[in-house]
Amino acid sequence: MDWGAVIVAAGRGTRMGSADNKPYLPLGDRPVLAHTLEAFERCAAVSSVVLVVAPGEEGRAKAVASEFGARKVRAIVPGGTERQDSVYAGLDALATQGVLVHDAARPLVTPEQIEACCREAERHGSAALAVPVKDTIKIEGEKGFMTATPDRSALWSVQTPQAFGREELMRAHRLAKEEGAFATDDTMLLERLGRKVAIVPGDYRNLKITTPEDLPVAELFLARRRREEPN
Ligand SMILES: Nc1ccn([C@@H]2O[C@H](COP(=O)(O)OP(=O)(O)OP(=O)(O)O)[C@@H](O)[C@H]2O)c(=O)n1
Ligand SMILES: C[C@](O)(CO)[C@H](O)COP(=O)(O)O
Repeated sequence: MDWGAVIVAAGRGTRMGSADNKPYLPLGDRPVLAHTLEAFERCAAVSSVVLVVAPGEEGRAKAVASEFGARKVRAIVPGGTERQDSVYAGLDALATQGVLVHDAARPLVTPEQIEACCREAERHGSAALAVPVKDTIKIEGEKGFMTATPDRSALWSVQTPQAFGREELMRAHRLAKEEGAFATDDTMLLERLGRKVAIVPGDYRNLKITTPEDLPVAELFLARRRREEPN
């Protein structure tokens, strides 16, 4: 199957609270976005990338892609208000049979993890990286009170990339739009269609840079990786 990727970078970074938008914050020697693009560049399974950016940031994103040799970037398109809108805008600009959706804010993803998602989606229809939940999770069944505890052995924290057949994901997005359904990730949209998404065991280091304390942690993981794999 031919694989393309939609990398969404059109968020506002509200929880980060930084002056600059997350994809352009420095991580090691380059912007967050450059690391994310490099992982897809180095993954042989992926032929093309569509980058979805905040309206007005197209030129900036193009400069990062060009400076760091992201040759697979075929289009840079403006995103929407919600992540879901941004993903849909990216899907529309992609022509491959298979599509990977990835957060630009997960710069530590590896080419091997991307490849594993493609292979599992080829076997099962769709697949996503996920890690077992480490904490005991509580349900706030009543305002201010914990009332239930889901069985942790069945809980996974989903990450990106998430891999799908493009037509099926488009259909799930269109249906969600028609029905006014909101999803924080794309597997939720497939679940609405009654589809099962294969779990690809991931790595806690594939963190999403969300709040300020995530950046120094990512710096540490990156520095270790550079020491262990100098090239
Ligand atoms: N309208 C949106 C919202 C999010 N994203 C992207 O989706 C990924 C995951 O979102 P998140 O980490 O929540 O980023 P932000 O929306 O930027 O952060 P916040 O929710 O704190 O504002 C990020 O790469 C972000 O750029 C997007 O492309 N379009
Ligand atoms: C898709 C995602 O990264 C899965 O963990 C996440 O749901 C998106 O992040 P958000 O912070 O909910 O927008």
